[in-house]
Amino acid sequence: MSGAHLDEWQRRSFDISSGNCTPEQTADAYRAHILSIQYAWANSQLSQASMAVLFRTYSERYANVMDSDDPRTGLNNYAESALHLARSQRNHSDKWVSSLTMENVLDLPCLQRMRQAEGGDSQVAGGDVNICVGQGSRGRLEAPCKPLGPLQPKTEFNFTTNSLITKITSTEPKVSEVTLSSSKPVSLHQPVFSPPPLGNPVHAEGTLNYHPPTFSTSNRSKRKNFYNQDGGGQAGTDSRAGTNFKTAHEQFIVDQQKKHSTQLQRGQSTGVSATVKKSLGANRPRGAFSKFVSPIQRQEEDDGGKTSGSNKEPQILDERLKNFEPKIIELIMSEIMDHGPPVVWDDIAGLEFAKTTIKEIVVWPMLRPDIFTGLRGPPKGILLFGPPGTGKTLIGKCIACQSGATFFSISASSLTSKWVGEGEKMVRALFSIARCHQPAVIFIDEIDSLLSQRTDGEHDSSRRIKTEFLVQLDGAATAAEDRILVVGATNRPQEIDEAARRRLAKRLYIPLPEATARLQIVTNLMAQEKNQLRDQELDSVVTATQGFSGADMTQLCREAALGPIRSIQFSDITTITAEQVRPILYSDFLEALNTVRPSVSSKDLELYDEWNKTFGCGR
Ligand SMILES: Nc1ncnc2c1ncn2[C@@H]1O[C@H](COP(=O)(O)OP(=O)(O)OP(=O)(O)O)[C@@H](O)[C@H]1O
Ligand SMILES: [Mg+2]
Repeated sequence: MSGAHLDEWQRRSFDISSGNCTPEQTADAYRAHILSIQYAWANSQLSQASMAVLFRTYSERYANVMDSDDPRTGLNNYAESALHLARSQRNHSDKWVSSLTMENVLDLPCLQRMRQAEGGDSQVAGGDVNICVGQGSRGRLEAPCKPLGPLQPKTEFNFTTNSLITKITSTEPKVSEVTLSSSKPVSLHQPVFSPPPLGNPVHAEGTLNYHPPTFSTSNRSKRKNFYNQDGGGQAGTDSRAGTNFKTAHEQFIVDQQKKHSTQLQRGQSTGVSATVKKSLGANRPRGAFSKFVSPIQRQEEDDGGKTSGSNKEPQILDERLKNFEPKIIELIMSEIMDHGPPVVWDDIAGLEFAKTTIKEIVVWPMLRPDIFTGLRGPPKGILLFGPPGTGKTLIGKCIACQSGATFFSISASSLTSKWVGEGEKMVRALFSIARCHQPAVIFIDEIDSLLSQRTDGEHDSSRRIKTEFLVQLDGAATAAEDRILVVGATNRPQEIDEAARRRLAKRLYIPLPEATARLQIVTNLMAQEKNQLRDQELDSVVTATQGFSGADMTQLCREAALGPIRSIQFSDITTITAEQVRPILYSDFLEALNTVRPSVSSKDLELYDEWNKTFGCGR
């Protein structure tokens, strides 16, 4: 060893042997000796053998100091302190002793402030509180109570390991919740909610309930409170008697039972069927347990509605419709029944014979069914045939408005379906509904497409529809008491099946408008517009429109009406007022006549005339 090291070594050895050193100083000196020996050996100042002897010697001496229990010579009290700390650590086998005492709690500044705010007392006297401090593990600890007297106001303490929840009920049912933590600042939440009875085994006024630290009882209490608010009367029946806690499943069952009983009560008081409303599914209850509600009203509901006398339309409830699918009935009711703009007889120019005949057949029998009986009974089918645009559909609309009958306006496309068998059902349903709506008019426009002559090559489904239609027409014709009129319109009368032709007994030719009719059409239309047409000019227009149909006349007037607009400069079109537009002149008609041509050829007219002479009922 070097000289300096040797000196130091000797000094320490002297200190140790002097007997004046404390055990801590002795231990430190021996530790320094050991380090010096290791250092000298590392620097080759000591041999291996010498180092080993010296290291063992001083290590033993150091150990003697460290391990000795004698406080004058040893340091084993360090271990005692360490063991003491270790013993203070809780584990599952230890009994837990809370370091929280009642005094600690009551001395907390926040509690004092709260007490002051509630009652004006700055201190809670020890004798003012009943404290039950439990001594148990894993569960509510109820315990030898230390009577401290009644609290003003009532106080309930719920303690957990990490938090202390204090609920103070004042004379108003208000609860303050204080959460206290040993490591965190105290927080005060106030107010929370009125405390319902928690159902704890011991729940006296001013009772300190100690909850073990391993589960959160505050959440559980709140959950109980939630169910208590609902009245929760089921608690007494289960194993948790005394508490109102329910699992989510139990609560669901209770809710379902309540809902069911409410519906039953409603049904008993008002009649379930009476409250059934037609719904397209938008209002049906949702959810996994709600029954599917078809958007189409079911037949049972229809029947139920009928017996209960609801204000639904009676035709739906008719016994005769019970064999039809509701969707077909709904389709016919909603899509086929016509509600067009009103048309009066005067809107139809000319056609006096046709109008008079239709009034005889349709309107009067509808008004006086008692007179039109027996032989005077009206025909059950009318066929309006003639060139296109002569007013056949217009007559149908007029019948709808003027007859007072229920008007069904259908087209062939309404009765055909891609589903096999649906078309016949539609036809049957149509006539059944019409029977329920008497007096009724079924207007079939373009009837030739529905009742064209049957051929060998045609599709089975269209053939079945025709057959069904003929059967229904026959039934309508033979049932004297039924007031159903079928009105067909076509511009291809020669294509109609002969059986259908026979059933449409009154076949009325609707010809091209004569001069007077054309004049009436122009006059009617020009009356609605600003014009300066003199009578001679009108006559000239009528003469120039020989062979025009009613539709052609309407088109001519439209073109003439655009004349004043076309005369306006393009730059003025955005600024000009309606009053500044000039009136319609004769020149506009002359201009229009250059572009509008008759749509019916004379050859076609010959065919109509011929067919009329053969099958028509006109004069
Ligand atoms: N006699 C008429 N009186 C007044 N306007 C008529 C007359 N005939 C036709 N019109 C006019 O022509 C338009 C077409 O008439 P409508 O649809 O009734 O003809 P249609 O005979 O049914 O033709 P289609 O055979 O092509 O179906 C009507 O909206 C109306 O403006
Ligand atoms: Mg038509």
